[in-house]
Amino acid sequence: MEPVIVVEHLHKRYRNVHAVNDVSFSVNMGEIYGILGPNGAGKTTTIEMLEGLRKRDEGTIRILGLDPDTHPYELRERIGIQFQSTSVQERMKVKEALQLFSSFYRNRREIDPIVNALGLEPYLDTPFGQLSGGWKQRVTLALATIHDPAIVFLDEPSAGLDPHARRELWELILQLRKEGKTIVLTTHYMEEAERLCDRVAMFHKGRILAVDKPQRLVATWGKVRYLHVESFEADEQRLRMLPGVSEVKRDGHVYHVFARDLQSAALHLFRLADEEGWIIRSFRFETGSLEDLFISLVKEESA
Ligand SMILES: Nc1ncnc2c1ncn2[C@@H]1O[C@H](COP(=O)(O)OP(=O)(O)OP(=O)(O)O)[C@@H](O)[C@H]1O
Repeated sequence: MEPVIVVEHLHKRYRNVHAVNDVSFSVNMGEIYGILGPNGAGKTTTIEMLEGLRKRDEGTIRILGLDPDTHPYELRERIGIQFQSTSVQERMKVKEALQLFSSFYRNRREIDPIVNALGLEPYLDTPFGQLSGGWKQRVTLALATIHDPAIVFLDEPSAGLDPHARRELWELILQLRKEGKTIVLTTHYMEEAERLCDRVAMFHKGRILAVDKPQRLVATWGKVRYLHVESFEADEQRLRMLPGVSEVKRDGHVYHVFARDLQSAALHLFRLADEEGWIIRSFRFETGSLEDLFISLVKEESA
């Protein structure tokens, strides 16, 4: 696959903070690439260097083959940046904001298709400041994509949104990918990364700990592995005594059975349930979430 973003040995220091420390990665055309990490990990600094908004100290960046520091004007036409909602004037009507932003670009498009795609029609005459958080995010997404850019950068796109608005925003981001755009987003919501991203780079203290597809990261690095078992009849002590079981956690009639060899533990568990007449109401193999993995990677790095 063709990379549209290539970053090599990127560094950025602020006084005594090494905010971005030897970061290298590439993003392929048409993918949703997540930059994931806790507060202060260096996500915003990295994305803003890619956007050409901050100067790097060292390293190379190529966006569609161009260096954002030396070709800012060419790149401005081809990338879209979702700015924080505070960057739009409160009293400006949605239609006015769309018209204004559209006038910044050579590739001026009609605003109607984007209004339809994002369902903004009922709010065109509403002042930006009167919109809810979810609608403000829709408008800033429209402003970022009004010139039909090839690459869209989203910094914490769903911060502060309620779960419903967040899910709606995810659908819109997936729609952008369907249209063939490449999307780079920062997030500290693991669920967002799992649902949206084709690949994620896990940032911690200015470095990348791992890069891969979310599911593959969990499968390769995940340490949290247990059987999820739901049964009214099951007995915690008997579960603990099954061969190979290292730990059992109980929450009501739900048990998490930890074992190195989950398949063998499952076999013993079903035999025991059959002998004892326990009814298993639900059962699944749990290999942990991206969040579990992230916590364990951070612990490992600190150690
Ligand atoms: N302009 C600046 N001057 C000094 N230090 C800065 C500046 N911007 C960021 N930093 C520091 O650099 C480090 C990385 O910050 P950055 O904002 O890139 O992280 P982040 O992962 O985006 O975190 P958040 O999710 O909190 O925005 C932090 O320690 C931060 O305090």
